[in-house]
Amino acid sequence: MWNGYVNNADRALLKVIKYSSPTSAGAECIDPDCSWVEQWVHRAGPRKEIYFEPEEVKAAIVTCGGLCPGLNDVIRQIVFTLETYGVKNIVGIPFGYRGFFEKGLKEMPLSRCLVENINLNGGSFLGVSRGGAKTSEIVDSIQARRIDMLFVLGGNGTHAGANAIHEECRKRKLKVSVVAVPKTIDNDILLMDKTFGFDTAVEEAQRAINSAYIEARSAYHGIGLVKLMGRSSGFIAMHASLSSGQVNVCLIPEVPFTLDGEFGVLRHLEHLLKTKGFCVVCVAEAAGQDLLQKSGATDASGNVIFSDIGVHMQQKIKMHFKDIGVPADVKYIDPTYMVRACRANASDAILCTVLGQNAVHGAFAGFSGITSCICNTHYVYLPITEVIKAPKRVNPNSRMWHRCLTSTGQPDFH
Ligand SMILES: Nc1ncnc2c1ncn2[C@@H]1O[C@H](COP(=O)(O)OP(=O)(O)OP(=O)(O)O)[C@@H](O)[C@H]1O
Ligand SMILES: O=P(O)(O)OC[C@H]1O[C@](O)(CO)[C@@H](O)[C@@H]1O
Ligand SMILES: [Mg+2]
Repeated sequence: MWNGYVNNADRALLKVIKYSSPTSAGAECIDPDCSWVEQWVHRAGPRKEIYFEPEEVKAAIVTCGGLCPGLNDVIRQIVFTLETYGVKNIVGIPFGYRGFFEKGLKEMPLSRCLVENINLNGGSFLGVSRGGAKTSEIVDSIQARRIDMLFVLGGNGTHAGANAIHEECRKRKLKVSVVAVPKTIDNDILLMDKTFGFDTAVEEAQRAINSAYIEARSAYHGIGLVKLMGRSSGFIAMHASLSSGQVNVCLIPEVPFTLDGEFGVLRHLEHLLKTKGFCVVCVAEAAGQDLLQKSGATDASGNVIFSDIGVHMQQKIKMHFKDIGVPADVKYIDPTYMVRACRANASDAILCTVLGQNAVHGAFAGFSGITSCICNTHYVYLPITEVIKAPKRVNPNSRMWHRCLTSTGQPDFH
């Protein structure tokens, strides 16, 4: 009876831990009594019955937001899978949502032959952009181009855009399937195990930490300082600190800290120089923003541009040790774009392959307004509306953050 297809009624369980009490580490309770409510989500994969006639389909792919390792892997797998279904008309929309309305930007015909090797490089074969998304204009363009399936690769902003496009298509009664694939090195999208690109970013970030460690270790009273990305969450900083094992202080936006005073970071650095002779600090870009003057600036998508905590800390550390008359050799590393522009590592490449293939299966199954992701190690489709409710952040009560604290040995900084 086995036929290899996923049944439309197949489900994966969304929450797999039953917390006995709201005081359990990382507890997320569905109600104040922490009672167990099962929640099931659609399993991803190919269906026996498909909603579109492949020969008649025009499919488009667009990549939005910042760069992320694995974008090319996903584009490539979407094209491969579409061709396997028999789709002949596949196009890439250049430079994010901008490609839908900016005059002079032409859609790019895509084929297996053209995208065969794009995974060997980082970046996006189609180009990316921020800002400028006008839903009605984008849907006008989708209508004019007669697109039936739109695959949108991006982070939370892109997902909000994809959902708006999906809603507008429904309003106009267009039979367009809008399927997203969550991309972001920040890993800040709700409900999923991880977004593609995150693993690779952590691996690259670890190299920067290792360099900081070597510099600090080799200097007299060396202090290595590394600033890592993460718009509103400290996942990269926490995971890179954990994986490297070379970080003595990890600072993330979810956990406030002070620099000065008896319990401040600077006093702890003094202690580390005294006891170890050197130390390594890893700070997430959104950490400690309350210590800085707000830049007030936003990027083209309306995202807040942070004040530079890395440069601020570098200056504060130098000044502090000068003031107390203790020599300190501060080496600051900001590997920002090096972390994002690299090619996907092996684990991300596999994740991208599965998510890209499942995105196409989801569109053929007739879904729209969904995202293709991994949840509790199972591949599923989630409604976009559920994953964009808020950015995912590190839970300071989670076991993972406490593991990080155990590993660094840092105290509370207040
Ligand atoms: N609420 C929204 N509704 C419609 N479109 C949006 C919304 N938020 C962002 N967008 C559009 O989505 C695109 C990408 O958004 P953004 O620059 O925030 O990146 P992102 O998808 O969050 O990825 P990254 O992780 O790189 O920040 C932009 O073109 C932006 O205009
Ligand atoms: O490409 P830009 O606009 O410099 O974006 C930087 C932001 O993009 C990300 O890399 C991904 O959201 C963030 O970590 C960072 O704050
Ligand atoms: Mg974003």
